[in-house]
Amino acid sequence: MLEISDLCVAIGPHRILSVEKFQIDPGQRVGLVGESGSGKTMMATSIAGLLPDEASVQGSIRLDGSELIGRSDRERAKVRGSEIGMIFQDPLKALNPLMRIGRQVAEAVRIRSSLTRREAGRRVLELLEQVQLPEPAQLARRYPHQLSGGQRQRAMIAMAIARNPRLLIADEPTTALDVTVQQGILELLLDLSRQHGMALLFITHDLGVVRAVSDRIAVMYGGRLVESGPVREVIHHPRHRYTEALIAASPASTRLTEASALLGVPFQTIAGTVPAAGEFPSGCRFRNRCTHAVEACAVEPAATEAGDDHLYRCWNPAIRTGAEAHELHR
Ligand SMILES: Nc1ncnc2c1ncn2[C@@H]1O[C@H](COP(=O)(O)OP(=O)(O)OP(=O)(O)O)[C@@H](O)[C@H]1O
Repeated sequence: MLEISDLCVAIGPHRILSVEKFQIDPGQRVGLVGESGSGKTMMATSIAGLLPDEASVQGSIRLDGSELIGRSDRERAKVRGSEIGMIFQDPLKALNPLMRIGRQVAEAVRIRSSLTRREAGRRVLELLEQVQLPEPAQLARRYPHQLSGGQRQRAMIAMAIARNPRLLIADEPTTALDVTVQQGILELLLDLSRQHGMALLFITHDLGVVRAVSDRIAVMYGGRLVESGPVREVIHHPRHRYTEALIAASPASTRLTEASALLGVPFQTIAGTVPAAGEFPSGCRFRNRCTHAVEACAVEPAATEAGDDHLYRCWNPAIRTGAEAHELHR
């Protein structure tokens, strides 16, 4: 669906992005990772046609075979509304603080559409419901500052999917949110992608997030796309030293996500009293599947004290990779 070849973006004399080959198939979810300044946002804005005016671009970005490079701003905006949606890290910056949420979503709905005001109003409520915002009719009348961070991001997602794009680019959409809210947004994006066959380009620093939402990983380093491939393949056989370092540095929660993907069971978040180290938590749904892990059960986050009342996650600290988890559970 999206095919990039020999893309080169420069600002003044500085080449800031160089991508030999990259593609996204219909409905595919790709996680784009890389350290700060590695060019992830430049890659996203190149695809969305939102590069700064001073940028010079060479190469090719094709959407369904049709070339996007060289098209006018107006034509790119058209593609952006209907074929490619985009959400950003900070929804407060992207939303108009003086306009009610419903009106902002309605604007996204009505761009180049023949819907009447009433039809657009119905579609707004439908979208707010689709992104699982509570009491859509009331929420539509609120201003952005009257919503929580997670609700604002959901409103942004509603705007981005208003015209059923085939590709949604999410540039660190959960970085500014706390962990429990992050989880909800990730689940929503996954659901929307699955339900509508919408491809997802998900930009993040967090390998755990990539593993949770993506089929493929693409790794950026120093403005270059250094490797890409199916999640498992890249994690188990990284070819670039930066990818290796990224995997080694990923926290236990990331390994947990990988292990659960391999085992075909989600890691479990349990509400209750955190057990002492070595104790198997009561109420674990996977108890019978984790006999080997019982001895070494630990909890996350590590800061949580045994005996505390918390949300916690089970994990065996002896397991360092998904392959080890698989071996242990066989
Ligand atoms: N408008 C601009 N003018 C000049 N250079 C820019 C501009 N925007 C970005 N850059 C440079 O391009 C490079 C890539 O930036 P980019 O924002 O794509 O990185 P990133 O991987 O998204 O980083 P982060 O994770 O911190 O958001 C950086 O070296 C940055 O300084």
